[in-house]
Amino acid sequence: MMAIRELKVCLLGDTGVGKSSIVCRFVQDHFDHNISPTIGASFMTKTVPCGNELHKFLIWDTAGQERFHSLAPMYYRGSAAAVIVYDITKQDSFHTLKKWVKELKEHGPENIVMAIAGNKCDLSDIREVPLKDAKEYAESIGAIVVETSAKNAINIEELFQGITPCVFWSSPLHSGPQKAGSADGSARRRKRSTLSLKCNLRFLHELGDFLRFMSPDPTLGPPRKWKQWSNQTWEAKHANQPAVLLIEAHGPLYLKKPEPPP
Ligand SMILES: Nc1nc2c(ncn2[C@@H]2O[C@H](COP(=O)(O)OP(=O)(O)OP(=O)(O)O)[C@@H](O)[C@H]2O)c(=O)[nH]1
Repeated sequence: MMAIRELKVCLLGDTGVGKSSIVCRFVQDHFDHNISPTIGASFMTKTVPCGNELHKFLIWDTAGQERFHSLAPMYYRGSAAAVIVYDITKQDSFHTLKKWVKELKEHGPENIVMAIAGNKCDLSDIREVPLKDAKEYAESIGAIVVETSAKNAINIEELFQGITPCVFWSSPLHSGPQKAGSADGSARRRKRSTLSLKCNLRFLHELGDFLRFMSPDPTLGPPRKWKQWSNQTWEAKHANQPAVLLIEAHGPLYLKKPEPPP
């Protein structure tokens, strides 16, 4: 039986930017031109195989209309990741996105992972937001950014896959050699549940930035050196810390927490 990990993610953004359409494309591979505005919020799940595990996304799609704004904290508070969406053809929606980022930073979970989606990239001939602006902004807040089209199914899978390397999974993987009840096993299991991450090779180059989120020590910067051990395994060492990352393609990624000073 494959082990399942769960990830709670919420979608935020102005009304009409395409949040529900993105979720609908991801979960049902469907696009509806006449989709209705969300009332309150809606919930969907999708489970995707990844290596020898299953990743279950628990997705809260919030309503973008101003009258529902006060409900949003109920959804982002329990989330490990937030996908904040703007419409590349509407500059206003990019301003709204920045307000969401500010709100998340002030009131959201401390380590929430943020991903920015510039939706409706099928309409790039009438774009108002240059990709460069979005990239610069994303970099300034340490978020992933990708342009998507729910309509033409562009970068939707990639958007969700992009979140997974930098999230601490809310449900640890309970498989493998450790036996429940054994002192050694439970200690190791605890370690895994707080420190193990998934790695998707496509985003490997961005991992340096993600380390700032993941690291138990905020002074840790991106790793100084990457060393490739095999086609599938990399090691990253920090300049001044004993933190070591081991990354396996489509396999688990572990961040060894530096030992506390004696
Ligand atoms: N051209 C194009 N239209 C899209 C795309 N995604 C969504 N739309 C359209 O944009 C409109 C709004 O989409 P929704 O998914 O309801 O937007 P939303 O952000 O969930 O809106 P609220 O529920 O009010 O917050 C609909 O008419 C969609 O068909 C896209 O990628 N390309």
